[in-house]
Amino acid sequence: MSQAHDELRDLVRTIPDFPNPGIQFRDVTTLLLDPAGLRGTIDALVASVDGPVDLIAAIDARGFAVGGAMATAMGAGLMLIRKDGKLPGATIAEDYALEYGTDRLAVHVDACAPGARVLLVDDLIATGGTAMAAARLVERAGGRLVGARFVINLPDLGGSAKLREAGIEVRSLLEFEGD
Ligand SMILES: O=P(O)(O)OC[C@H]1O[C@H](OP(=O)(O)OP(=O)(O)O)[C@H](O)[C@@H]1O
Ligand SMILES: Nc1ncnc2[nH]cnc12
Repeated sequence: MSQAHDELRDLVRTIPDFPNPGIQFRDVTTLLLDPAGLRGTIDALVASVDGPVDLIAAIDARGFAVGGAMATAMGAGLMLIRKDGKLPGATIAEDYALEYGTDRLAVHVDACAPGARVLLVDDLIATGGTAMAAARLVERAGGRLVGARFVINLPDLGGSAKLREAGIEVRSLLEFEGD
């Protein structure tokens, strides 16, 4: 791996036993705090996208920071996939399980023009429960999912493999094994 890659990886802080015992929490906030780290992360993720994208679908909450910056850099729009109960208009929702609990995501029913090319973005993929629920919402809203991008992948938790099995093109910048 390149020095730049190792420098980005070193900016992610690991906090053991958060939010539950046994979880190694990979904290992206320390990477976002670093100006060169933030710029390097967004530039590398944008460079990993090949085809045209109309909308970035960013996942509440840490995904908003990464997805918003990518959308601006790519000249795409930004679709906010929110935790349920936060959006003011008519919504569709999906329940899901993640590494440390369960939750419900929602999106406005009219968030997306039919057939719009949508790239899913989040800070991290672990079990993939969150990303699979978000992918279902994009498709139910009428979008065409063209791929998914994550800053951090925890491959041992199987989420990236699950997305690939579902036919989604997945790339991530940094991997942490042994979780
Ligand atoms: O692949 P999974 O096992 O589903 O886990 C990944 C999700 O977990 C984290 O979000 P969290 O729900 O903690 O919300 P937050 O961004 O609001 O902190 C992370 O930002 C991903 O969205
Ligand atoms: N280990 C982990 N670290 C940070 N965010 C997460 N979301 C799910 N699992 C996580």
